[in-house]
Amino acid sequence: MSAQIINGKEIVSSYRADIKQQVEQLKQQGVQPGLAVVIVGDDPASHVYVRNKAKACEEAGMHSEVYKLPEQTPEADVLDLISKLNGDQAIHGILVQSPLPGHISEERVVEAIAVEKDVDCFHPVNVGNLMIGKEGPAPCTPAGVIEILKKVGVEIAGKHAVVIGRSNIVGKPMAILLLRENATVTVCHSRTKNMEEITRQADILIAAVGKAKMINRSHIKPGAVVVDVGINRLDTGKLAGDVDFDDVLETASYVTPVPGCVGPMTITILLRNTLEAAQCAASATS
Ligand SMILES: NC(=O)C1=CN([C@@H]2O[C@H](COP(=O)(O)OP(=O)(O)OC[C@H]3O[C@@H](n4cnc5c(N)ncnc54)[C@H](OP(=O)(O)O)[C@@H]3O)[C@@H](O)[C@H]2O)C=CC1
Ligand SMILES: Nc1nc(=O)c2c([nH]1)NC[C@@H]1CN(c3ccc(C(=O)N[C@@H](CCC(=O)O)C(=O)O)cc3)C=[N+]21
Repeated sequence: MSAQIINGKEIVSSYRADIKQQVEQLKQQGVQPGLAVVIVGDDPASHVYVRNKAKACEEAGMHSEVYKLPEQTPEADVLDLISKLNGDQAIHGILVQSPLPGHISEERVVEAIAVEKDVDCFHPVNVGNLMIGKEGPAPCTPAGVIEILKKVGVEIAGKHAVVIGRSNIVGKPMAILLLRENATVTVCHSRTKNMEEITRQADILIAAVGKAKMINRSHIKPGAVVVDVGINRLDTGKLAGDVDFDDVLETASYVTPVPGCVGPMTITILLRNTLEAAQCAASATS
């Protein structure tokens, strides 16, 4: 058996075409969705992601603003900028790229973002709503993974899904969304013992660890669906996921490539969240 490689480009382009059409409709009502991305410091990888986000916005017909602040920017200045963006009617979504420099509190920054403009779903109110199943923005990467599974036709309900990683940005919200889809969910992390024994029970395995090619055929059962969230830059300059792609090809039933699947889908959900925030703002004023 050879795994089917999930065609992220195809999935992403059909979603983005749909988003673009909805943006066009909203513009006809006089509202152009707008996203502000704030980046502090000069981490080269973060700059690539921010550029990709701004480009995707423009391609979808949205307005985008990027605020590049120097590494030494005081926290108070970042908070002032957020406060200004909170009050700016042209902006419906605000994303502050993480990580932030050590002298700035991620918590204070995230809590300063207006709940209705939090397109990352990082604000505690939105995280709480997610937890209890109330409506709200979707966490971009985990929601992108669910969309990919659905698009490919992978059944989630009743399946054993194993998530490796428990960060607030990927692992934890991923587990919640899988639970919402009625999977039986196990979360592994750096203190998990005998991890292979657990991952080998997975019908659906989601790797979000941040360790290049750590997951190989010994971690998966034949026929498992393997989703690779990891984005790791190798010394050669190339990107690699957390999954040893070539090694699992013969064992998995489906596998997502890195680059070209979860990353671009993350940005697609960000666009969708920004569009929905703009639709909400438009219906509140009409
Ligand atoms: N495609 C996309 O859009 C995105 C991709 N990413 C990528 O996903 C990966 C994970 O990101 P993120 O969640 O932010 O990373 P974090 O570093 O915040 O979290 C990593 C998680 O992996 C766990 N872990 C570390 N080592 C092991 C191990 N040996 N065995 C089992 N678990 C382990 C950690 O456990 P513990 O909690 O015990 O420390 C932690 O929960 C990265 O490669 C990142 O670049 C991230 C965001 C978006
Ligand atoms: N507030 C905040 N929200 C985030 O959503 C957020 C963040 N901070 N900090 C960093 C992580 C990482 N992340 C990625 C998004 C897209 C790609 C992406 O498009 N990747 C391309 C390749 C890009 C490249 O060439 O480097 C791909 O996988 O095909 C990658 C990573 C969002 N994050």
